[in-house]
Amino acid sequence: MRSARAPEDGLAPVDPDDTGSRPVPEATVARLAVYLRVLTTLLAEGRGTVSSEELAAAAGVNSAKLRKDLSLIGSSGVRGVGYDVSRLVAEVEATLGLTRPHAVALVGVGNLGHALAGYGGFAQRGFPVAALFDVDPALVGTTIGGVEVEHADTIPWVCAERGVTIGVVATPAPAAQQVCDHLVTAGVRSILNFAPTVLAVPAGVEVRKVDLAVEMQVLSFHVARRHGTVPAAGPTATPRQTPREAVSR
Ligand SMILES: NC(=O)c1ccc[n+]([C@@H]2O[C@H](COP(=O)([O-])OP(=O)(O)OC[C@H]3O[C@@H](n4cnc5c(N)ncnc54)[C@H](O)[C@@H]3O)[C@@H](O)[C@H]2O)c1
Repeated sequence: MRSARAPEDGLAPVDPDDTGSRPVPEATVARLAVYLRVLTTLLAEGRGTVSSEELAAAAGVNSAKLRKDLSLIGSSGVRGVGYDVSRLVAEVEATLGLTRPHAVALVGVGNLGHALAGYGGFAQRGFPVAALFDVDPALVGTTIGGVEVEHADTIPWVCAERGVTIGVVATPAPAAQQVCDHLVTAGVRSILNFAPTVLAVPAGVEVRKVDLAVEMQVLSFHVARRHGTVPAAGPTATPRQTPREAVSR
């Protein structure tokens, strides 16, 4: 087993099963998911084409970055016309591996897990919740969003039987590794971990950690930076001295 970590060069293969394909930077992958959300809305509204400027504005990026991201996946717009929305949706979906079905198993249906399990948006975007697990006898046998909560001991065969491809871990940290191991035994190769712990997984298994507190800390950093209360980052930055420090040195 090895510890989960991001690829050191920040690049992700276009298709995890196809190591020969051209790598796409992780940051681009994240933006592609945002472009897809906007494009899906445009498609539902019956739009045939979209300009790079409009798509970029709706996704919150600049249009040069958007054009570069899309050129990395081989998509190019027509000057004066823009991008064909349905073709671009298909190209982004293919890059994100969304052309094959994904079934999601969620483990730990407490406060967080219950909210996630009841959210219909995952199914709408191609990630139906196929299985729910917990160990609490008060929860096992109950139904959330039409899916019955089963005992976590059954993870290996239930997930294998339902073809689960993505596992979501929403248990307390001490239980997370064992839950992860059960998911891996069932053949799950993609794990989204909410528990505040680092999961060890074998090669070929991808773990993404979600930590809202980290996101808030990053926001806090940017706010502090805008207000000039933190020094500029970088090797040449010198810490600011308080008047007391300045005097005592
Ligand atoms: N990443 C984030 O931003 C974020 C935000 C909130 C909570 N969390 C984390 O998510 C996890 C869940 O938080 P919560 O508030 O829902 O906790 P909770 O206590 O309400 O729910 C945890 C659930 O996990 C179940 N559980 C315990 N051991 C289990 C096992 N071995 N197998 C299956 N289920 C098991 C419990 O019975 C309970 O229902 C915690 O680790 C918490 O720290 C992360």
